Amino acid sequence: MVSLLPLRLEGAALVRRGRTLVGPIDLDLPAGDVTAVIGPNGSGKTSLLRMMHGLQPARGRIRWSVPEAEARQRQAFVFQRPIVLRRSVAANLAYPLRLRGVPREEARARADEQARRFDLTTLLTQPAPSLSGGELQRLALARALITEPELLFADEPCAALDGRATRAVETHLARAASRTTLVLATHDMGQARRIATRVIFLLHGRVHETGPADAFFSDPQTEAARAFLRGDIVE
Ligand SMILES: Nc1ncnc2c1ncn2[C@@H]1O[C@H](COP(=O)(O)OP(=O)(O)OP(=O)(O)O)[C@@H](O)[C@H]1O
Repeated sequence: MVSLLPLRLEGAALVRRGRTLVGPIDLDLPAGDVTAVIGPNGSGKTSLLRMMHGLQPARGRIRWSVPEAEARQRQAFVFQRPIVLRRSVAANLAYPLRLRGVPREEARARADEQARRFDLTTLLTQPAPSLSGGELQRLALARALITEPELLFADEPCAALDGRATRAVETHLARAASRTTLVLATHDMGQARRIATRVIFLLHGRVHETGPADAFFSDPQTEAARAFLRGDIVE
């Protein structure tokens, strides 16, 4: 099967009423990385992820290595606030498989297996809306990964979680990264340092600096990146 990646953005931009809010952005996203998209509030992290995933119409070009409709089927998105069906955890896990025509029994068996991987087994029969924030995000991640997407976008998946729940989600993200290219928007620099292999630093809707995570964190090349990592306000 031809890989979905690299994804290529050429002049991708979010424009509203004649104003460019984000972009233009040119970048290549190769397979295999955990890319942390970082930057101050309003710098365009969420918009960039949404443009890449096709949730946000964009100017410019967003090119996949396979036809766009196929590309959509082979990627997934996890939101800061998980959106779940008002049904059981098991039904939520099985849902993406059922949508793809997987027979009920097989979908149920795969949902059970995925629940084991994500420590959700004891919750399988519970209504998903009754879960805690950390459990919900684990469910959202498990559901997003059950179709084995080649690319996963995660937009601030731990922003509303405490330290313990954050670490649990991070562990699952890091595990998933061995099979799935990951693009993670985060304001948590500890998290970016722990799991990213590559960084995209956004400022005012543009890519200000990008490169391997080790190099970025140990020796950022721009004054704005240095200030941002110090925790200073970057304008
Ligand atoms: N659909 C939209 N309509 C109008 N403005 C928008 C829209 N989406 C994003 N913006 C604007 O684009 C800019 C980038 O927003 P975005 O949410 O992508 O930034 P962010 O880096 O994710 O911010 P935060 O860290 O606060 O979540 C902001 O100025 C925001 O107000």
